[in-house]
Amino acid sequence: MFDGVSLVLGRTEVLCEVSLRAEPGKVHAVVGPNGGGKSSLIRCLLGQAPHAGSIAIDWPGEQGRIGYVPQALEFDRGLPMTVMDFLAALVADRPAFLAPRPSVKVTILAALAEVGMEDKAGRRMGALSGGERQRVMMAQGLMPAPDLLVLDEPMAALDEAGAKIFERLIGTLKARGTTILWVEHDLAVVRRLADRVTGLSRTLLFDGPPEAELTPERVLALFSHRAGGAA
Ligand SMILES: Nc1ncnc2c1ncn2[C@@H]1O[C@H](COP(=O)(O)OP(=O)(O)OP(=O)(O)O)[C@@H](O)[C@H]1O
Repeated sequence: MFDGVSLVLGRTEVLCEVSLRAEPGKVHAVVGPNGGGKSSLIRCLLGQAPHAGSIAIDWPGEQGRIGYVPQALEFDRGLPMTVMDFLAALVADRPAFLAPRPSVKVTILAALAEVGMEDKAGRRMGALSGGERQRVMMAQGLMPAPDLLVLDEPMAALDEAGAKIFERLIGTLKARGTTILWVEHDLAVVRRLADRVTGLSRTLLFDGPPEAELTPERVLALFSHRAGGAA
């Protein structure tokens, strides 16, 4: 998927010749120190960064759908928009001042149910906790059902219940054949859920099955790297 991808922003070489392949239907985690270029790699995939090298997606049939869940999003606490309004604005095919079609509402409620938020559809976005907001962002990534789901630290603000829901959701999506590219800091969760893991710190550090790649020495190196600051 990524072949020799490099990215320079200002004077910083953020990515240098990064190549990796996310296999269809698998969970592929990307780990590494803060500032290692994980989010930047995703921005390249989404066409939001001026990278060199190539990024290609081989869809098995017609072009598939990409879902994207960004790193925690900040909101104006006074935003007079409910969770339903917010999600409807993202998926609706008519102006926001009209109420969402019943079918759109059903889709939104189903996505909210997948993240354990079905009872919060009428809550104002500004009144949600950080973890609840994160769950709403996860729900938007599921609408419409994605073939490739790109997750940028989706668990950062989640409590234990939220983390359990997330883990279950990953299992459900995998069973549906969704390919998942997932930036994550929690290596224990990566070990549990990922089929493959790539270590990234400007360049590729390692790439393979978590049980083989996330050795105690590697984990220690990753953490001390992080403690030492950006790559
Ligand atoms: N617009 C920009 N201009 C210059 N440098 C940038 C820009 N955006 C990001 N960077 C730099 O690129 C590097 C990689 O950032 P990126 O956000 O991709 O890292 P990350 O691995 O996702 O980090 P984290 O784990 O902290 O989320 C950092 O050193 C950052 O300062």
